[in-house]
Amino acid sequence: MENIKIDHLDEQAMVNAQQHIDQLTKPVGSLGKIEELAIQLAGVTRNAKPNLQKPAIIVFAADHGITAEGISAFPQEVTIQMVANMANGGAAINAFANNIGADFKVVDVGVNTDQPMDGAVDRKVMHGTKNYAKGNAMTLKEVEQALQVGYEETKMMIEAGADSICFGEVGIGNTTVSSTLFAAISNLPVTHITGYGTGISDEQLLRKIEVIENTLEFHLKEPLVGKQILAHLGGLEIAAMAGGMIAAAQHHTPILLDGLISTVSACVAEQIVSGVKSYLFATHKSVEPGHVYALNYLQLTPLIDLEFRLGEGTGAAVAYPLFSAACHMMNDMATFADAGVSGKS
Ligand SMILES: Cc1cc2ncn([C@H]3O[C@H](COP(=O)(O)O)[C@@H](O)[C@H]3O)c2cc1C
Ligand SMILES: O=C(O)c1cccnc1
Repeated sequence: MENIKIDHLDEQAMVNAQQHIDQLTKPVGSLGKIEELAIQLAGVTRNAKPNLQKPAIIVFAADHGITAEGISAFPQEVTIQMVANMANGGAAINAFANNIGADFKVVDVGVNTDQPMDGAVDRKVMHGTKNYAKGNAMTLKEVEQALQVGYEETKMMIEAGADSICFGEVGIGNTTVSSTLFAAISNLPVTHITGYGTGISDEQLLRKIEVIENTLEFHLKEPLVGKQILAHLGGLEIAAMAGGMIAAAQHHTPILLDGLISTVSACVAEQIVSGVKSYLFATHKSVEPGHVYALNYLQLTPLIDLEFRLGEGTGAAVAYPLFSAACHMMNDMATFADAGVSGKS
């Protein structure tokens, strides 16, 4: 995975896109961030008139041993139950996938069950990570397997025609894991980047912060990067999302980030293979306080703030119509010359 080379964005396509936008029948710059979006899409897709047609959503599911520390409002079995719900089309992400006509799949990369889960793709690496309050979450080999699952499953969607990918996840406890990983990456104070997740009490939040601070002290004897950071602090679905983002960047496919967890996965992906960063799109701003810090770390600004705090890829999926609007602007609008509209006097 580390040997993968990511191309730079296509600068010429971006220059051409900018020139085209400036000839369209509107005052220069008047479509603000949609114009910026179109230009980045041109660079990513290597097409001066980007024309996204087939969105896909991939959700990676896994469990976390750290739930034994009482850091979530919900029990671990909710992960399994939500995977089943997604496979049956009943989760929020299914509703939003329907809203945009996206291909959807949920991939079990490490859910803690032996039960077969009809409708989910079975790529289980292990039955959830180990509790990283007590040792490493997983081995380097398990990290590599999870990265590979993400890489392969994403590549398959691209080969089947997906031309943009929303990355989502489900895994009880994964806001704790993401805040821990991001604290290790950024050195920011844990109190700034830790939040209520699924809705814990103020008292539980203090406990969550304490767990994160203690685990960092335990693991950060020396600075950790890339795959090592995942082995220590975990997240099979986080590793899989990172692998998936590497595949998307390699295949010039826009990566629609969701909330805290997918954005932290992107931070890890960039550590493993540099250059992924240029292919990332920040869609929404999550209520989780760590999210905006993680976006800042990647120098990204979210398009919308709908006060979501769910994950699953929901923020990315609801923001997708802005991406198709940018493409329609590029392909449907007339230029001043075409339409016979007078330019600025
Ligand atoms: C019913 C339900 C559906 C979800 N869908 C996503 N999450 C989100 O919440 C969990 C992370 O929050 P925490 O770290 O506080 O456990 C993950 O499963 C995430 O995907 C859900 C959570 C619940 C309860
Ligand atoms: O920001 C997120 O993605 C998020 C927030 C709360 C719970 N699950 C996910």
